[in-house]
Amino acid sequence: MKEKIHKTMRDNPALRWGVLLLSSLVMFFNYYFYDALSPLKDLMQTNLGFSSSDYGAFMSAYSVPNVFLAMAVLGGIILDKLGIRITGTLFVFMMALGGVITAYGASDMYLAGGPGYALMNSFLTGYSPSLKMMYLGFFIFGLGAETSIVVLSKIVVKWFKGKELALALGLNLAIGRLGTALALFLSPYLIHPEWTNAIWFGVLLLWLGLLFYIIYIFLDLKIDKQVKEALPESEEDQFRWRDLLDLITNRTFIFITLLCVTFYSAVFPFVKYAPDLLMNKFGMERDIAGQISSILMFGTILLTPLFGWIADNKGKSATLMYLGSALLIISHLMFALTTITPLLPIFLLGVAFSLVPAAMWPAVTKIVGDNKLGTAYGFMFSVQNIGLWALPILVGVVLDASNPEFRIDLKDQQFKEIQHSGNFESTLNTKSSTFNNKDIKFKYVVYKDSLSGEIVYRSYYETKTGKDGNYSINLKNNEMVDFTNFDLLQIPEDARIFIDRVKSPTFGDNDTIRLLETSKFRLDENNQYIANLADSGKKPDKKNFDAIISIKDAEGRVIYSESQKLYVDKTGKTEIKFGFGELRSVNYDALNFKQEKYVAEIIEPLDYTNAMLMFSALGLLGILFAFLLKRDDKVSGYGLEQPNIQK
Ligand SMILES: C[C@H](NC(=O)[C@@H](N)CCCCN)C(=O)O
Repeated sequence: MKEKIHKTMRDNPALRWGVLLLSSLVMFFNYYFYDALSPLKDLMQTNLGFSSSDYGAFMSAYSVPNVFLAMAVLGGIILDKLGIRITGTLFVFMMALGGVITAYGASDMYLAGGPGYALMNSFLTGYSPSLKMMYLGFFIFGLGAETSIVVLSKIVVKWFKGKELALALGLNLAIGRLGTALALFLSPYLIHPEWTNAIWFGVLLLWLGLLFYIIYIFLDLKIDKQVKEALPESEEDQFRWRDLLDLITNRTFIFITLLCVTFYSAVFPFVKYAPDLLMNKFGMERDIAGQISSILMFGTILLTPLFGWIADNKGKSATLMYLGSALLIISHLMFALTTITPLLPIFLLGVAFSLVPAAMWPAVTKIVGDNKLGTAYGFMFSVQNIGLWALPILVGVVLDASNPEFRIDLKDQQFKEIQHSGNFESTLNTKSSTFNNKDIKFKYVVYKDSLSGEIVYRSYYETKTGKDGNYSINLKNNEMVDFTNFDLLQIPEDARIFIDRVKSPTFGDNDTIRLLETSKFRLDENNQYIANLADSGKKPDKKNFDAIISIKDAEGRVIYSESQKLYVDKTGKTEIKFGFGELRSVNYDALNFKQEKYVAEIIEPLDYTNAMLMFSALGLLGILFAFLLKRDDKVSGYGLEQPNIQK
């Protein structure tokens, strides 16, 4: 008898790939927010008073629900009971809510005593209210995020089973990884004018993710109706406790799970510290450090499918995992013990981070079979989260222990003296010789007072250290100032304002067109000034334009300069609000620290040697488990060295 063929929405390629796009974008936003804060570690240290241990604890909050509530397993069970629509909405909403709470914990409104501040200030007083609020936020984000990955994968399986499933799952993960890459790349550019904008941008993406998920629900409702008519409900993917018992008594599965936890713990937590490591060890600017860190993720997007193809067609999965673990150690040791260009270890890490996942996740199907796959992945995610929870904390603690005095407090008389002379001399805090006889970057941060932690001025210096780590800084010769309170400036009566139109993002002098030069300007109480560009006879051709605004003294010396987007109205008027653009330069001599309560810090670079040695040790454990897995495969006969695709 000929079977009746039921066509469903799954058979429509446009709809199927459209669903993949929706679910992958939610995955992308999830991965984006997970790493959006990684390039901002030092800003959390100076703006919120975080230590490295605080930062590590905050980052590990993501994994707390997944370790202690086993959310990846529990989420799978909830998913089986409540279905994709309710579970997905609930957990994607948690991600978005967690994002808001995290960003709120760093906001000025919260720091000024906004809702929840008093409560967070009333317990565990050794930790700052910001840390506690942000911890709560990242905890709720993590609660939603890991289960969302399970739900999103289930959606892909639902629409692609029997079709292009492996490709779809691979693309889903690749787009997720693109989220991490873009977060590392973009966050450094989003810190102007307010550094927390970089966090709020991630929050915006999470809410967009919720919107996309809600759009998907309509498609899910429709497909469920069609599939119910076409096929009886399948029980095979459901969670069963018996399966879990089978898994944890399977030696090969235990080895692959241990490899998963050690390997991923040496990668994801490393990414959380990578931009900060590059800024400290190699003196890179934040944007370059973000770009180099992102190469790791961009690389995996290209290489994972390649290694996946090798595992599928040529086999050798166990060997690939072994090789990946070896590369991981080499890369981390390079970071720990050499000053070789970071591009090389980052590249090697990218290869390692492509080799192991490409070989590992498909290998699990051989060990546990298709019907236990959901439970197996859920279990592995939960165990993996133990590492993602512990490592950021451990690295933070090791960093603090290896850099006890890297922030040098300057108070009262000492601040006044240094402010007056402009000179600071000291010897590096670190006992290792990593930074001796090298060009090193330092930060100088002035706070309004010792209590509020409000920054009024921050500048960066590069200077050569001596053979014993001694150094001297001339505060007037800064490399860059990235923050100043505009009110600190003493602007002479005869100062003039200049507006130059910027054509090139590199701000080259030759690329600017002078638009306005006036000595008759008066700032209102909000540092706002209205210029009439039409008067100059050089009205810009566009309404919105990038400009450099400078204030110069009568001799033409720049007192203050920033770049910002200006808008010119029909009559040629433009409003300039100082202090809201990207700071370009501030003349040190024009600074006037009027009140008495200022405190300042000279911040030395952090020595990452011990932290990186710890990551290398983890890699060593990884290689041990990869070896045991490879050896065990010969006995258990799962065929991990055989091609995944049987010809
Ligand atoms: C597939 C794997 N993802 C995971 O292991 C997740 N449990 C952790 C994701 C953390 C970022 N949201 C991977 O990305 O290789």
